[in-house]
Amino acid sequence: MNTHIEPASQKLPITILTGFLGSGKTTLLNYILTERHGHRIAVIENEFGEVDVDSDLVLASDEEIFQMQNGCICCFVDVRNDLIDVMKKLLSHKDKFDHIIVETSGLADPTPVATAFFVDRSVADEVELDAIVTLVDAMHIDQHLYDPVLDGSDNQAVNQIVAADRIIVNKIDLAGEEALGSLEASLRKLNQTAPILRCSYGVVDLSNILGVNGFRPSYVRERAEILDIDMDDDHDAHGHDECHDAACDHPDHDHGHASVLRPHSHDATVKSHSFVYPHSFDGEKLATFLKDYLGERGDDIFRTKGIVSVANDERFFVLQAVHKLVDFRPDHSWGEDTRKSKFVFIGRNLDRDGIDRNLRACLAA
Ligand SMILES: Nc1nc2c(ncn2[C@@H]2O[C@H](COP(=O)(O)OP(=O)(O)OP(=O)(O)O)[C@@H](O)[C@H]2O)c(=O)[nH]1
Repeated sequence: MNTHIEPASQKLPITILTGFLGSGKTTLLNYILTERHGHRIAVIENEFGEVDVDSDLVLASDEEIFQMQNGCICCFVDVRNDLIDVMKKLLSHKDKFDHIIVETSGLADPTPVATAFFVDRSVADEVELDAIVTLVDAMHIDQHLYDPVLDGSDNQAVNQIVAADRIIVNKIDLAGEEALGSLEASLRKLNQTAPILRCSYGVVDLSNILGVNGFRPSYVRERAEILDIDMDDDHDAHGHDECHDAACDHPDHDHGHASVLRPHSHDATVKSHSFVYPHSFDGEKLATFLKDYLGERGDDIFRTKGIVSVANDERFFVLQAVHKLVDFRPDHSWGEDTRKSKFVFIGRNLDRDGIDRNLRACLAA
C-alpha cells in the first residue's frame, strides 16, 4: 500500500484565548504555563483598563510574556498593528518557543484579532491559527448573553462563543448539573460545531485545546467581510508602498496591513476606572468595603481587580472580584518591590469619585 504522509506544518501555531471579563482566562493561562505539556509557549496579553494588574497575576515562568496595554486589541487598528509588531519580534527568535497564546481582553471580539494574522503577509507566512478557545463563566454568563442593555446589538459575550473552536465551561464548581445542562444547550444554539468542555479553575486536558488544529478560517473570513477587513492575500505582491496610516487614501498605497475597520466598538456603557495609591490600606476595612459595595452594585460592576499593600503585612494582597463574588487574600512577599496599591473597576454606571472616596477611607491611619 502506498501511504502518503503529509509533512507536519512548519508554521507556528497560535491559540487565541478569549472569554468574557472574569471567566478564567488568566487562571487557565497560569495552569497552562505551569503544566508539563511539552510545548514551549510565548504569551501576548491584552488587558482592558489603563492600569495593568494582570501581569502581576500571571505566574513567573521562563516563557516570554508581552503585555499590550494601549487599548483593546479588537477595536483599534494601532493595537492590532502593535500585535503584528510583537509577532514579528517573537518570530525573530522563534527557536525559543513552539506555540503562541494570545489572551484577549474580556470585552474583545476575537474575530478581528484572528484576522490580524492574515492581513500581514510576512506574519501570515509563518504562523497559523490553531484554535480560538473561549472560556465561559458557568455562574455569570447568562446575564451577559441575555444582557437587556445591549438588546441584541453587538454583544461580545455572544461573539466570543460564536467564534470559538473550543468552548470551555469554567467554574462548574459554582453551578448545578441542571444549570450546566441548560447552559450547554444555549451555547450549542450559538455554536453548532465547537466541542464543549467543562472544568474548574481552568483544569482541562490540554491536549484538547493546544495543538488541535481546530481553527475554522471560513468563519473568520465571513466575519472579516462584515467588519470590512481586507484579507486579500495578494496585497504585498503588487509592490506598492506599505502604508500604516489608516487615514491615508492614496490609491497606490497598500493598506492591507493597516486595514481600515468600519467603526467597531464595545458596549459604550461599559467603562473601566483605575486607581493607584502609594499608601497601605487597612486590610479589614477594605475587605468590608469591597464586600458591601460589590454586594450592592455587583450587577453593574462586572469585574474588579487589584494588587494591594496592607499595613503591617509583608505580603501583597490580591483582589479578584467577578460581580458580587469577592476574593481578597494575601499572596507572596513584596520583597524589594516598591509597595503600592492599584485597583481596576470595570462595569456600568461607575461612580469614579465615590469609589475613590470610599477607597481612601480604607487607607491605614
Ligand atoms: N470558583 C471558581 N473561581 C474561579 C474559577 N476559575 C477562575 N476563578 C476565579 O475567577 C476570578 C477571575 O479569574 P481570571 O482568571 O482572572 O479571569 P480572566 O478571564 O482572566 O479575567 P479578565 O482578564 O479580567 O477578563 C479569579 O478570582 C479566579 O480565581 C473556577 O473554576 N471556580
